[in-house]
Amino acid sequence: MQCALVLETGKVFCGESFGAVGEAKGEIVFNTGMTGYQEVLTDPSYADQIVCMTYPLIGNYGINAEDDQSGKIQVRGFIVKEAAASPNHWQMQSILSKKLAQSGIVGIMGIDTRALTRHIREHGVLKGLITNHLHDLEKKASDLKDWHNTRGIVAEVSTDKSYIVPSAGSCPRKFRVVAMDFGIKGNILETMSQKGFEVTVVPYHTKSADILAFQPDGVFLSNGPGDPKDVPQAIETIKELAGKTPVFGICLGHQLLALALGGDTYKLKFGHRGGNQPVQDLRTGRVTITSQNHGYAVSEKSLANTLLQVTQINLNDKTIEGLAHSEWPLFSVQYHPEAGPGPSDSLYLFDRFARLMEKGGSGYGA
Ligand SMILES: NC(=O)CC[C@H](N)C(=O)O
Repeated sequence: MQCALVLETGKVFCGESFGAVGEAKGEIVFNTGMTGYQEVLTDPSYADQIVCMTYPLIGNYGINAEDDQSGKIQVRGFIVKEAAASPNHWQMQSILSKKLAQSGIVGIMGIDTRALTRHIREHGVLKGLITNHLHDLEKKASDLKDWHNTRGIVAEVSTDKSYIVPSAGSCPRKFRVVAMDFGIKGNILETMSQKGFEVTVVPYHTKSADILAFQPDGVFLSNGPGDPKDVPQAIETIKELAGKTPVFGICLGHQLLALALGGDTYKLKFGHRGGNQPVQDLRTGRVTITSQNHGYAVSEKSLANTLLQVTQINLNDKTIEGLAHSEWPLFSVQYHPEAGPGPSDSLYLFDRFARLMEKGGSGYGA
């Protein structure tokens, strides 16, 4: 069935429906990963966004039982150039179009995803609509300009109740971590469990006193969707926790930590999403290739009057990728060291968190 992607700039891309048939509205973002579409679809950081994959063939190894990052598909819509017609893999349990259809997620295929990406790079992130109703497209485009997504998205993806992820198998339980869930990815929990952490996952609105009552060895701040400034309650909580317990933040958690400690965040023109972002550690000079998925970043200028130090930067655009406190045991990264999808060069950061929980000291020295 014919389908269109309408952008707020008035640009229209015509293609074909795949997945569910219907309408989907959201912020259009692009991901440059060649694989990892199942992880992207189920990563809560993408909740409410429409994701365009720039790699031209998507779906070629189907859907399996291993790669989900949460209990459901989180994206609002999905855009591909070509959805593989005959996927095949030994672990395959379903195929992409079927999975999208069953989950009610609208997709469009057959459009020039590279032209779309260039358009986004030129204009910045855009609001868009996928639709089968091919009339009044101009009006649909102008309506998009006035549309604002006002949902409290972190509240929707965070857990309602606390739960425990035990430390894995043969690992002796070494550290007790409380993870504030802003939309935590499965691979983060899996990685922490493998490292021997027992993780208590708590809702995003849990009070600092209740978190400290668990007597954790450390607190983890998770990734999550949307603008970090939309979760003021969590910023206050983190302010209260800072200095009292070791803290490690990833992505949204990193942004919230910066806001809590006096820094500021801003929206990037079109974000970083993919598995090949080069990050340099300023202390060692070492470069790692990282998995990323974010539309906001911490402003370097805003850190001048804080005790936060920049530890890592992105070599493409020099934006901040890592922060640490010069006195307290806390640090954070903007990228996803747990990978899933993407390279696992940065798994060592979970060991750094373990060292901080063991020895204390400043996040900067860890
Ligand atoms: N992966 C994440 O945690 C994303 C953080 C935030 N929502 C951003 O887009 O910048």
